Amino acid sequence: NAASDATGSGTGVLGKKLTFNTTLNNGAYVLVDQSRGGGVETYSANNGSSLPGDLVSDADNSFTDKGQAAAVSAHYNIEKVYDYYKNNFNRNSYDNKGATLKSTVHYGNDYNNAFWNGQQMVYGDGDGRTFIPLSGSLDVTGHELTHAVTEYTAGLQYRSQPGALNESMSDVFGNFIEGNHDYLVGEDVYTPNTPGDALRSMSDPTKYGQPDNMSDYVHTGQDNGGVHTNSGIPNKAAYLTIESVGWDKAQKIYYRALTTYLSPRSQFSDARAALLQATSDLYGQGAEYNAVASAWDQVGVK
Ligand SMILES: CC(C)[C@H](Cc1cn(Cc2ccc(C(=O)O)cc2)nn1)C(=O)N[C@@H](CCCCN)C(=O)O
Ligand SMILES: [Zn+2]
Repeated sequence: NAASDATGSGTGVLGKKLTFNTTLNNGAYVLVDQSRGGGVETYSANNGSSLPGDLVSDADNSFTDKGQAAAVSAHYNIEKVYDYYKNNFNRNSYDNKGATLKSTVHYGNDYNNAFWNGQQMVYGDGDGRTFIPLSGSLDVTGHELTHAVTEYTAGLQYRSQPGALNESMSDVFGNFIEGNHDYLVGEDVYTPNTPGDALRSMSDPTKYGQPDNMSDYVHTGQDNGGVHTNSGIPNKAAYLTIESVGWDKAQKIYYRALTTYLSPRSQFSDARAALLQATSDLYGQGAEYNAVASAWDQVGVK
């Protein structure tokens, strides 16, 4: 906790007044939270594509300009994502060694996406029709940071079945972090003129064109072997598991499987085994164990 820690406030993407940690630096307040691990730092690419861009700053520590909303949401949401992993699993950032959490907003022009580039999180502003600034969604920021956690733990390769598991872990923990049990991905920032829709649904993947059973696995060369499509299968299994064993036990089972049993080339069947092993470790081979087995049976993965 550096001495220069300050408490800033501002307006987020969804119009909420948020407070967060800032740092006084050369007479201006910057979006640097030195209280969490190696820090949470939020930058702007100023609609360019060079990263990380410039630290977002404000003279009076009140980040209320419209142009600051994406940064305010990113900074605030990543503080919450850091706290989720620290408070629930005592994990200190994605590497468990206090790596600095860097986010860049205002990436590109009307950029309808968000991603983890191996070093940092990057958020587009959206075009205002398909997306509003994507850092406004806690499940999206949780999704992106979980890619980093996966990289430093299971290391699931980003293609075919391991890649779909990688994607699913990001959707699953994005939902745990958001905590509203809607099993949706990106709903807060997707199509502002169409309430209630989302990019993906874990409870009904088929609603947005994803398979929810191994019998419908999509073999394609697109998107690294359909990682954002075939993630519907493990996502559905996660939904069924959470509904059976409950939110708290499911979180512990998934975290233990991700950090202890999954590995770079794990296939869906290996994920079933990893989750069963994690369940057995934590809760024995009773109701929870049978629920996990049943979930994967229902999506056609033995
Ligand atoms: C997290 C989530 C909100 C985000 C959503 C997303 C956005 N897009 C592009 C996109 C653009 C337009 C539409 C449309 O309906 O018109 C839909 C999707 N595809 N996926 C997403 O899933 N991003 C990928 C980005 C991957 C980049 C390649 N590594 C990821 O983090 O896995
Ligand atoms: Zn992803």
